[in-house]
Amino acid sequence: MIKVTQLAKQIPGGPTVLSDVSFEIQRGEFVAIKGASGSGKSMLLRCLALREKWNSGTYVVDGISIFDKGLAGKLKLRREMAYLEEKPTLLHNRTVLKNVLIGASHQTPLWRRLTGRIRSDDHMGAMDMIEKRGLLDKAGMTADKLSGGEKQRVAIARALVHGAKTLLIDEPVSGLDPHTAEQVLTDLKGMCQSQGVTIIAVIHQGDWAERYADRILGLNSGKLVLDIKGRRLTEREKQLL
Ligand SMILES: Nc1ncnc2c1ncn2[C@@H]1O[C@H](COP(=O)(O)OP(=O)(O)OP(=O)(O)O)[C@@H](O)[C@H]1O
Repeated sequence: MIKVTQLAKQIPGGPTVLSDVSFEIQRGEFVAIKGASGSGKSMLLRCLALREKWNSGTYVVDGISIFDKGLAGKLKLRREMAYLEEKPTLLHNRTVLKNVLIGASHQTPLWRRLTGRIRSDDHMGAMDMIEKRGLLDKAGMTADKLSGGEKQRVAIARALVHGAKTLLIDEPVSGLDPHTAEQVLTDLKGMCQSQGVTIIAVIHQGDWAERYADRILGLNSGKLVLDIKGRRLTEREKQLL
């Protein structure tokens, strides 16, 4: 479904941060990217999310090369492959529900957006997504009162309401307490298994990737040094990263 071949990225006038990166990812897989600080994890995610241009290599999604997609195709792809930064951008003085509904606005006629009248389908869809993220009791709360993990989950709900089929998430559990991290990862894994959502997440710290991911991609100095099933890494594999 996602096929990357020999991807290379050089910062203009600067270092090469990704080189010869090749892998394939199937729909519904939960893939974790591991690697030391500066190894190129975020850059790879940003390239996959079409937030960064790369210098060479091919990138094919559902059998179609990114280069063969027109502007409309690329915009659709950016909606279907949602990029979630480490600290999600939410409207702090708006409720959880409103923040999630923003994701549905591309399907909402302009007059409804201007008058603020929400379609009952959109409302129910958003509430359903909020409930699935375990945030039903917070739906009416403003985003500034949420914890880091709750904000992540609102951003995930918003992306799914927006029609995302793939989530590209930078550090979904960094800074979370173990209990919340487990909740977030269990939720993500459930999405892959029950809804076929594909997840590619930078998860470097601890053994979260080993415990939750179907696959682990490992980067070292911009090179792919590991591509294995999700399992406990051997000492030799740890040393590669
Ligand atoms: N705009 C830029 N200009 C110069 N160097 C950059 C730029 N963006 C990224 N880099 C460099 O590219 C390398 C990879 O960066 P990236 O953010 O992908 O690392 P990372 O593996 O995500 O690190 P961390 O775990 O610390 O977030 C780093 O050495 C970084 O300094």
